[in-house]
Amino acid sequence: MCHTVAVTRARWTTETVPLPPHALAWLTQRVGLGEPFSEVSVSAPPSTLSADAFTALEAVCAVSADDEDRLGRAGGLSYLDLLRRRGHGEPAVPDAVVTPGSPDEVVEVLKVCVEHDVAVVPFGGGTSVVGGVEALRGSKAAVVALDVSGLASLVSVDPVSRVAVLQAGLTGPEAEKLLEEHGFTLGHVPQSFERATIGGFAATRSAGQASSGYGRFEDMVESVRVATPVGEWVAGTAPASAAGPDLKQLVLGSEGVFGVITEVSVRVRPRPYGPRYEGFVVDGWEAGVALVRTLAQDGVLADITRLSDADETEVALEMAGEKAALLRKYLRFRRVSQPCLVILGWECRSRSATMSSLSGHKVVRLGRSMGASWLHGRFNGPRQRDALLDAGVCVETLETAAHWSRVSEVRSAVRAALVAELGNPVVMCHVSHAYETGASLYFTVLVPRDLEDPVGQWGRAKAVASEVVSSLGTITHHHAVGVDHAPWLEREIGSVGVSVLRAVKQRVDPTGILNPGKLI
Ligand SMILES: Cc1cc2nc3c(=O)[nH]c(=O)nc-3n(C[C@H](O)[C@H](O)[C@H](O)COP(=O)(O)OP(=O)(O)OC[C@H]3O[C@@H](n4cnc5c(N)ncnc54)[C@H](O)[C@@H]3O)c2cc1C
Repeated sequence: MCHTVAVTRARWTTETVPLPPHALAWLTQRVGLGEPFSEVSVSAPPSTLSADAFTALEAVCAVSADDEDRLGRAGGLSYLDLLRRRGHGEPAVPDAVVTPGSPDEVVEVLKVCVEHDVAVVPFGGGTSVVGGVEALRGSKAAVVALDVSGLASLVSVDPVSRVAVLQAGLTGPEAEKLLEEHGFTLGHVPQSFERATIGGFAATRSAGQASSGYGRFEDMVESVRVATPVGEWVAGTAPASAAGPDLKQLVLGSEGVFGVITEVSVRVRPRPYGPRYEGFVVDGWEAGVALVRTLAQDGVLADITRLSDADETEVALEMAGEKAALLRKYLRFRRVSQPCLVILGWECRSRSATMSSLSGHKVVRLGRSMGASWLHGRFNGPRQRDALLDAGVCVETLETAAHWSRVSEVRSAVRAALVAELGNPVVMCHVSHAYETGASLYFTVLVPRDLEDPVGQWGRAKAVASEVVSSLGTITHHHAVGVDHAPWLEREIGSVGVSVLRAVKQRVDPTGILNPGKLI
């Protein structure tokens, strides 16, 4: 049977983790608090799935039209999703939840859905922050969420080639636990690791925190097995190939509009022996960008390479409480006027190579305790988001990537657009992933929630920021397109690009049942 993802999915965890008093005091003074949400109960509209379709699906696998199961798959985890679950805006609720238990059952479910003209939303961990799992029905009378949690096995491991085949519904921790038994790791740890799935990583071209060492998720994929309405499709056979364009890259990032990924064959690596994480401080954003660029262009990035701007560093220090006072004093003594925190972590790459390249830059070493503290809190963001929402704060993130020559321009332009739209928000930024030619920028925004129109408040802010990033960089470095970035896709890939994607969709999903309203 279906298992519910969480009772309402309005929170990341059911345990309330309140903000410490010093953090709350800082927040009140700098951001201002809004009003906590009043308790609302969100209900599911009646299911419109026909009895015939339900019976046909039931003949294939577990299917549920229970309200709780349906509400559990009504959207992802963007700020707007969370607002909907707190009574602001209408959540799109699927008419049923199907949970196939094998790749063959997924193929059968799609056949039934074609026959009964029912829309299908592939649902992994439901951590999309761009509307990717909104249960939109398009022109169809009914929509089902296809929950892949029943596909949760390690299919095979080839220790000689270091290749493992993982089913799509495995969450990050589940996949790592299974691989650990064979001495391997995938090394893919995004901040949503605890809930997101292998299929979701592939469908969104996810990037983990250690992407500089292990690569982005698409770099790890050897092949994908996909169920489409016209049959099964396996793309990718060898470590490298010149057999025409790489079709697996069409599936990676396809966000469930071409098919349901059921299995992913991935490159794995031996588990790291003695990983090491350290903190550093540089004086000012530009110095930090120059440092990370040097590491990237010298080919000596640490596996985890992360540079916070002065605002993000300031907030991190405020959140650290009393310990921060000592650190500030030390940094003043070292004549650092605009501290920007750098976290470097080595799991599979050489530390000495990074360190020798660092020697040409002015950096203050904070040592392993700062690295340990980052490691300890690496998944805290979503929990703190619960606490911030409870305090009446609008908190959301956005991300992009740009060439090195434009990285600082993008940061300034996004900040300016958000400040112009939101008044006096806190806008924090960090480089989260670095490449030879450029880097990604990840922004976190805090502002008191507009009590009258919280949906419009963030909708407008997101639109102005998207205008900026679409003119200077990519509309998304790793969050994917979903519903939220779709209006800007053509600007990025051009009308020919959009028509190529539409043509592929027409070929593999001729009646358009798969994930309506997403990507294209
Ligand atoms: C707190 C938080 C932190 C995050 N941090 C990161 C981060 O560090 N790096 C990062 O890359 N992303 C991050 N994300 C975004 C999100 O976690 C990723 O997009 C993730 O890859 C989605 O995986 P999922 O299993 O939750 O997919 P879902 O949210 O369930 O689905 C995402 C999209 O993929 C489709 N899909 C899902 N499974 C399949 C399948 N088997 N076959 C076909 N299509 C499918 C869905 O229809 C949807 O369009 C974060 C999100 C949150 C909420």
